[in-house]
Amino acid sequence: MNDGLDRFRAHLFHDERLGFWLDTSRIRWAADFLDGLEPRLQAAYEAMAALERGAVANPDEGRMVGHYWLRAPELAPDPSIRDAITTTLGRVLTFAEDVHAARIRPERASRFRDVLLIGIGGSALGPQLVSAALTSPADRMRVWFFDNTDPDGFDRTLDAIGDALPGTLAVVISKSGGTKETRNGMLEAEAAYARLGLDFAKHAVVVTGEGSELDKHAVARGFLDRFPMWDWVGGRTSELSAVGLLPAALQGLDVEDMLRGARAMDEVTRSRVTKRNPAAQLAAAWLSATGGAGKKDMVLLPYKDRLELFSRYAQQLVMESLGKRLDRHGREVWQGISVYGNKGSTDQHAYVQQLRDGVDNFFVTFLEVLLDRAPQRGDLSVEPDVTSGDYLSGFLQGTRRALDERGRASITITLEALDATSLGALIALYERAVGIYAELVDINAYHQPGVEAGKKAAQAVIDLEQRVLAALRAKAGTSLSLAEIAAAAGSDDPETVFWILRHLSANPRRGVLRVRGQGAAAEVGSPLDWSWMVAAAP
Ligand SMILES: O=P(O)(O)OC[C@H]1O[C@](O)(CO)[C@@H](O)[C@@H]1O
Repeated sequence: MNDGLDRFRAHLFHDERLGFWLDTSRIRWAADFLDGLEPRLQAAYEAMAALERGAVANPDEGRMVGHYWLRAPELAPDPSIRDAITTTLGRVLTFAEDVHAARIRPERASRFRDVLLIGIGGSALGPQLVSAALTSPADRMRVWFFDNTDPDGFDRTLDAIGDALPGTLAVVISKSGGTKETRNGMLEAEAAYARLGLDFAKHAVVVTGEGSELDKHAVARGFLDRFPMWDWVGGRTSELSAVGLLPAALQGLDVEDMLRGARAMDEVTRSRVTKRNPAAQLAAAWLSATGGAGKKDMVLLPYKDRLELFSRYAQQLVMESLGKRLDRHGREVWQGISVYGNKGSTDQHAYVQQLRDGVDNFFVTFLEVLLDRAPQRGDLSVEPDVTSGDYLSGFLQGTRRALDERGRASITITLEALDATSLGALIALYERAVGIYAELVDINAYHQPGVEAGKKAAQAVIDLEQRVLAALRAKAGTSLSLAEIAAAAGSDDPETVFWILRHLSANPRRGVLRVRGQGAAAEVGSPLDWSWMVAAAP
């Protein structure tokens, strides 16, 4: 028992000003692990300092990595960057005030009451996390999301917005300005406004890189406003740029508090004294738990409904940053840490069974918020002198203990309260822990070469579909084999042609073409042997 207490004491970090605790006592550190790691940690601190001074920390893309400057512009290496950060923050705040005060108004409705954010990945996950975590009855606007290219998803969101669309401000966010899912979302939104006889441009702003395709579109169409995204901010670390600040300010959240929280966490996590640096301790705990080679998954369990999206947010931050084939010397390392999770205690009734009794391929991070609910809501007793919040805390502690008894590692992060300041601090903590971890395993955390392969392959499918459609149109009214269609489309990839045909047959091009595969697999051996009827669609 005392052993446990000593361990707890030795590995419990607390910062009073941040209202923040980090407990790594249940990570099952080897006795000399941290001492042995210290030289590498010192090198990581130096690398992080160089990065903050403006080193090109993302050499593959020739970019600086400046998300820390967003909350401390005075650290930016260049006056023009400092100025861009402060000017943009001012513009974001003024724009939100003008929208709230109906000085900026929609075409027909009396004022904007809703926001439709169109973005994906780093251009949506942070805003989604923040919006859900900090929403309250005091919100100035409701925020909706298009974060995919799922037509049914668009329809579902538009149905939910319903009659409020004329008073909805579309915020289109894409750093590159060329992401297809986001482009499609924007076109779908444009069409929805047009169906009501409204001009999308009078209801839209963009956050994007200057001169991007999206930026040019916004200029050409005369959007209400444009906010910048800079090449020195990565998508997954862009929550505290206009990407996250604009939607949050429109919702009515205190974005300056968010920046203050992140800034305060940065100050603490710049420490080169490992015992006083929670981001370093977190990174070291990940290294200890995963063997520095992704051998265990990171299960994120916030015991707070408002933080339910934290695992999705951290999933991109951790996996897109750390999931790398090559290290910085070009050696094959296949790095990464898998991240999943939802929320406690809900997950206790789902997969926690396996965490305790099944395969030991994970470490848990519990996230706890001490303040159960807003004090003005009272504290109902569900049993004599026992509240729902006591149960929430009890379940967290119980699961932590039950896992520990089985030798399963866990970390616990405790926030005194969940508000804009502590959420900003939490985001900053994870950003720096990822940066330090990447230094420890010697990879570039700031590029994402892997996602390009999927994007290129998707574009190749779209291009092939065009050729398939042209071939089908030329043969309307006939029945063709897969091989014939592939040959007519000039493709030596019948498998992809089959996927295209199967999708087309479920979604006929109205008034143009109907494609139907025929023949039961039992008769012809395989659906790949179907004949495809090509007919003009009704
Ligand atoms: O903001 P953008 O350029 O639309 O990119 C969205 C997301 O796509 C990615 O580039 C990956 O494909 C992410 O890194 C990024 O957050």
